Amino acid sequence: MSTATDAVTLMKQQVGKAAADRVKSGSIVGLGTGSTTAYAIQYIGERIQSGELTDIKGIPTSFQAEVLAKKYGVPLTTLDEVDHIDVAIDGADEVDPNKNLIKGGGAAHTREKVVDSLADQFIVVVDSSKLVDKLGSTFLLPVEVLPMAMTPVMRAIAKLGGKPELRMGIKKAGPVITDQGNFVIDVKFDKIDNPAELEKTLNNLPGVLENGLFVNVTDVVLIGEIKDGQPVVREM
Ligand SMILES: O=C[C@H](O)[C@H](O)[C@H](O)COP(=O)(O)O
Repeated sequence: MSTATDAVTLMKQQVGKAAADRVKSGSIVGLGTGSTTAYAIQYIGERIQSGELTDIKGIPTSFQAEVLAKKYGVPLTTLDEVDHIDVAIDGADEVDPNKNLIKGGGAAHTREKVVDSLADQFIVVVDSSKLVDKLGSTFLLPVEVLPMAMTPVMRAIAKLGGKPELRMGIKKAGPVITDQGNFVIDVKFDKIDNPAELEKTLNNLPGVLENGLFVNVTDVVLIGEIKDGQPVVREM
């Protein structure tokens, strides 16, 4: 293994594959967003193409997931067509010891929360760098907001003790636009003591669509690590 980047890629691949291996034929599968889940979607597709996995229906959590599912041959459906989701696989930006999460590094947390919360089993796939003692330690909390409500929402967040900043595009002038056509405000909180309460408080601000706190939603966390130079996966 030559660089730290290679190690992270290996961990993501391993953990994505481990999650894909848990999908059973006949399942309706929530397809998450991000660089780690991308490997899970790829491996689900490979299992379908090899004939090992049959009768799979995927529900994408973003435009990115939809594109990847099509690329790797995972059939898609919508929430209008199904009455349940068997399993959802998704990444996270932070995971605390209670399996609560911060998500939304890719601005997809609003649709992710809909799909992941509906799943009978929600499997989170991360590399070990995502584990924290307390949410908010390393990552800003994403909040999706209607563009016309940006300023009052930022003021209200500041009153709650957060430091809000509008997420700007990379290789795109101006703010990031979500799949729903909204903005994302990233908020620095000095450690989040009560994620359940903060999740509700933020979502109660008029103009907020959804924030990236996922509380009591996760069933299983699969963690990719490097042990003795080799990628391994452990379960939390
Ligand atoms: O909006 C994006 C999602 O919540 C991702 O699942 C999260 O940011 C983790 O992405 P990655 O696996 O690329 O670190």
